[in-house]
Amino acid sequence: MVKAESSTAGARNGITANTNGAGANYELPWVEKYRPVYLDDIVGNVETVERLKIIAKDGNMPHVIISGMPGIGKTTSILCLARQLLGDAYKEAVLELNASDERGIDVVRNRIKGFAQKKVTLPQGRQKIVILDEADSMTSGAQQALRRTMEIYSSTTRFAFACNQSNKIIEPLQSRCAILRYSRLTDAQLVKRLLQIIAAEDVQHSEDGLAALVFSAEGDMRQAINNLQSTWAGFGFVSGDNVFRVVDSPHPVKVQAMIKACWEGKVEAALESLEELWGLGYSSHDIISTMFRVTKTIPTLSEHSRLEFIKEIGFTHMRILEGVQTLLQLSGCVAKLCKINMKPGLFVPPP
Ligand SMILES: Nc1ncnc2c1ncn2[C@@H]1O[C@H](COP(=O)(O)OP(=O)(O)OP(=O)(O)O)[C@@H](O)[C@H]1O
Repeated sequence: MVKAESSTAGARNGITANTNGAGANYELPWVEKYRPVYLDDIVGNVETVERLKIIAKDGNMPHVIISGMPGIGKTTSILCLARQLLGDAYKEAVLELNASDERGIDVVRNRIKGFAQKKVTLPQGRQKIVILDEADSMTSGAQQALRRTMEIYSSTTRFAFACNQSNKIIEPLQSRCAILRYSRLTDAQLVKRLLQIIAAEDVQHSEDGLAALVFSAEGDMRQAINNLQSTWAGFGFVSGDNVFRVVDSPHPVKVQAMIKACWEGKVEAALESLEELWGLGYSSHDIISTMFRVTKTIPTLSEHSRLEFIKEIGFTHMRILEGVQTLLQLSGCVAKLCKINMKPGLFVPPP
C-alpha cells in the first residue's frame, strides 16, 4: 500500500490503539491512535457497516462510494474493509490517493492504470483496491478518465470512493458503484467511543465535560476525539468550561439563559446576555448556530415556542449568511423571540 500503517494491538478496554511504529514518547493524535482497525470497531451506521462486513466475508467487493459528512468513519471503513479482504497482501494491493495527492487526468492515466495492470499475489478470489478519498474534489475530467479504467480492469481491481457529497461524483461513476450513505453519529455513539478512549488514556473528566464534547462535535467523531485530546492536553481536566474554551464557541449555558429570558419575555435580560456574548468576541455565526442547537434541546420550552423560535433563528441565520453580521441583527432576532410569548393584548395601545 502507498501509505503504510502498521498497527500494534494494545487492546485496553476493548479499544485498539495503533502506534504506527512510533516510539513510546511520540504522542500520536488520538484520532490516528484510535482509528479502528477492524470493521467491528467502527461505531454507528450499523446497517451499512454490516453490509461491509458481509463483503469482507464473501470477498466479492463491488465498486463502492461511501458518502457522508466529515469525521464519521468513511475512510476508516474502507481501510478496514481493505485490510480484512486482503490480509497480508494489503500493503501491495492497495493504492490510496487523497486530496493531498495529485489526482488529475495524468494520475488516472499513469498511476491508477499502472497500478491496475500491476501483478500482485492476492488471496483467492480477491482483487486489488484503489481508494480515492475526498473523491468529490477530483476534477470531472479525471473522473471521466476513470470510467473505462474501472471497467477494463474490474476483474483485478476494485474502486472505493469516499466523499462528502455523492452528487459531486459524475453520474457514470455513480452508476458503476454501490452507493453507501453514512449518517452523522448519535450522541450515544459518540459517548461510547469517547468513554473507551477516556478509559484507555486515563483522562480525568466530568459528566458536563463529556456532554460538552458531544454538543460541540455535532455528530463528528473526529472533532469529538480531537477536542477531547486538546482539552486534556491544555487543561489536564475535561470539564464543560474547559471544552468550550478549547473549541472557542459560546457556552451553551449562557445561550440557554438568553433563550430562557426570551421565552419569559424579559427583553432587557436577554439583550444583556447577548451583549455579553458579543463582548466576548464570538461571531454572529457562532452565536446564532449555538442558539439553534440550544433551542433544539432545551427541555423547558413548549413545542409551539420551540418551533417558533427555530423559525426566527433560521431567518436570522439566513440574513447572517447573506452578509448582515451585526449585533443589531442578532438583537432584532432576540426581540422577535421575546415577542413570541408575549400576550397580544400588551401591544394594543390603551384606549
Ligand atoms: N464511526 C467511527 N467509529 C470510530 N472511530 C471513528 C468513527 N468515525 C470517525 N472515527 C475517528 O475519526 C477519525 C477520522 O475518521 P475518518 O477519516 O474515517 O473520517 P471520514 O468520514 O473519512 O472524514 P472525511 O470526510 O473528512 O475524510 C478516525 O481516525 C477515527 O479515530
